[in-house]
Amino acid sequence: MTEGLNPLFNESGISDGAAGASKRLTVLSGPSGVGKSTVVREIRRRHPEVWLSVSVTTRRPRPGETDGVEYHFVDDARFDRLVEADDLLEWAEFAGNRYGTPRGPVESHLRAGQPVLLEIDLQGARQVRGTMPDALLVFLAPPSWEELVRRLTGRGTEAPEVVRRRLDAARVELAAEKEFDMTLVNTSVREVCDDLLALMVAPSV
Ligand SMILES: Nc1ncnc2c1ncn2[C@@H]1O[C@H](COP(=O)(O)OP(=O)(O)OP(=O)(O)O)[C@@H](O)[C@H]1O
Ligand SMILES: Nc1nc2c(ncn2[C@@H]2O[C@H](COP(=O)(O)O)[C@@H](O)[C@H]2O)c(=O)[nH]1
Repeated sequence: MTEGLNPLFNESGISDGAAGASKRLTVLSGPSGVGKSTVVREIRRRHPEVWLSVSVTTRRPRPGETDGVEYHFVDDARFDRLVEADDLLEWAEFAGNRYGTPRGPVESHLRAGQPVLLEIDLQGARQVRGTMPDALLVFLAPPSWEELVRRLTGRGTEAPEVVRRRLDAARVELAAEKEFDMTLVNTSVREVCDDLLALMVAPSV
């Protein structure tokens, strides 16, 4: 839980008072398996007006993932072209695959005044901090290291070697928590969503 939140929205969604502040760009980062996608899914279910960027990745789709929904799945050559054309707001290599945020859609949704959410890794969050200093950077932390391992292995989507790489990256990410504007501990998805929505529409943190 986070202290000092300023919940500005009512039961129907983001409130009148949030109109200006909702133009904010929010970045959600945290170690693999902490629950970022779960939280983002719940945010979108409760507040469809929050626009979630769909990243490009060179990772293979997991069973159940659809091109254009969870990610735009691309090959290395296509990713290279996006980088060369400066079409990515940020990008990074994570556990053997590349991931990036298409620039155009983020900029147009921000211009349209919609709250914009990016779910990206630490390296990407650092790049956004550099290029868009007004963005709100939120770190999602696990209740404990043991629970993080349980969630990542329990998800059952990665081979043991990939889990090991992701846990190596998790150690680095957890050590960088202080670089973020705010930490939310993902004990309860509902409570994290309440807090994150409040942060996304608060005039300042
Ligand atoms: N608060 C929670 N309590 C218990 N389990 C949770 C909680 N939040 C998420 N989980 C579970 O943890 C697992 C990992 O969640 P999720 O896939 O959302 O993580 P992630 O941070 O998006 O991971 P990655 O960065 O690898 O994509 C899932 O099985 C999910 O159901
Ligand atoms: N820097 C970026 N990181 C991203 C982006 N999209 C997702 N991610 C992060 O990658 C890891 C692994 O994701 P997974 O779907 O393979 O489990 C995770 O931390 C994501 O948040 C992006 O566009 N840029």
